[in-house]
Amino acid sequence: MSTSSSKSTSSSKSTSSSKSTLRSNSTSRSMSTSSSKSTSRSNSTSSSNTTLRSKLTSRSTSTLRSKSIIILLWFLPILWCFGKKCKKIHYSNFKIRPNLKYAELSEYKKYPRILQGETKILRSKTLKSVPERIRAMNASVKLLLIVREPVTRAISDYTQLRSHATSSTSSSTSSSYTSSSSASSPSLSSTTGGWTGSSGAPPPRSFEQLAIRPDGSVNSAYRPLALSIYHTFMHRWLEVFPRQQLLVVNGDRLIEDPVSELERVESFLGLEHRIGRHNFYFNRTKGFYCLRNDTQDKCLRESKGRKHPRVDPKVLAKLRRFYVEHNQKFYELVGDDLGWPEK
Ligand SMILES: Nc1ncnc2c1ncn2[C@@H]1O[C@H](COP(=O)(O)OS(=O)(=O)O)[C@@H](OP(=O)(O)O)[C@H]1O
Repeated sequence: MSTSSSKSTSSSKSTSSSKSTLRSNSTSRSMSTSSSKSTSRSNSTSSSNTTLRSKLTSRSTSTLRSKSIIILLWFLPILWCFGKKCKKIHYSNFKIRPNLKYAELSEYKKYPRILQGETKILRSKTLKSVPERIRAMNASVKLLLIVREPVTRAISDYTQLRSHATSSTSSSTSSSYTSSSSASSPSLSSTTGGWTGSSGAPPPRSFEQLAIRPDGSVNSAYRPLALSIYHTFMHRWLEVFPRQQLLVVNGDRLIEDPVSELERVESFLGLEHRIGRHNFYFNRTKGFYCLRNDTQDKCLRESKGRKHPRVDPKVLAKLRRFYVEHNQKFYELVGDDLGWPEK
């Protein structure tokens, strides 16, 4: 969950010199993308959903975390602030990033005040009562919820957990960007599709083993699966904030067509439409869109867009059936049918 309080004053202050970036308020325009994209990225999902990628996680029933907020955290501020004196305070992961005016936060109670006319983008980690705290800070705050097809989110979560468990590589943590030429997946063996854990360690359990119990039932207690039951978290936010203060960002479309989703975000935040297709190019090596400006190209770092393990199609189908009812509840809560697959 990302929060932002924005007023048109903030956008008018930073008017883009390029009028060509101004866009209509398209909400779901689809941009044709290279067919090589899905094949180069993931083989874990059905062909129609190979790029469903947004995650939404939580560490307690009262909190909610959007795993893909990093995309907005990076794309939006960077595109908005390229070469400009853009007032931007960027909070993420409790780390100090002086070059981007990050601030260190030890607790969410230290969330900065968001004043009228200011735009700040916050990354919501998971602590209790986050919705209430944010409301206490600023009741008119605007919220961005980035969601992804739940099964793919769970596989992504699994992939990340495995990667953390098996990889001792820390180089990617030093920078949130990687050069577009070094976009590889360090966590999976390209030949076997299996994990390359530390030597001597037992092979980690597969997603299938963790997701499905020996009796064949879905292990809904498995955390990556539990965290994909979005309605259980969503209702907490909607008890605290009116629906119109929340934008559901389609994380799948954010991958396929970042510009259209970012345009929606700009509209929702009351920002002038400044982000355009010229800001992006499709990087075939990485299998994702990357940023482009006059002087350089930037992809998100290696840990963003990892190759997912192959998952048994029967397990995928079983999980998708499991989420049908939960997805329906989520659609009803947010008043939007995201059309996630049912098998
Ligand atoms: N342009 C672009 N480049 C790379 N990655 C992209 C992009 N757009 C969206 N994504 C998806 O973002 C997912 C990783 O972001 P997360 O928020 O899950 O990362 S994290 O929670 O901070 O670790 C990541 O999930 P995985 O594919 O499972 O790695 C990506 O699918």
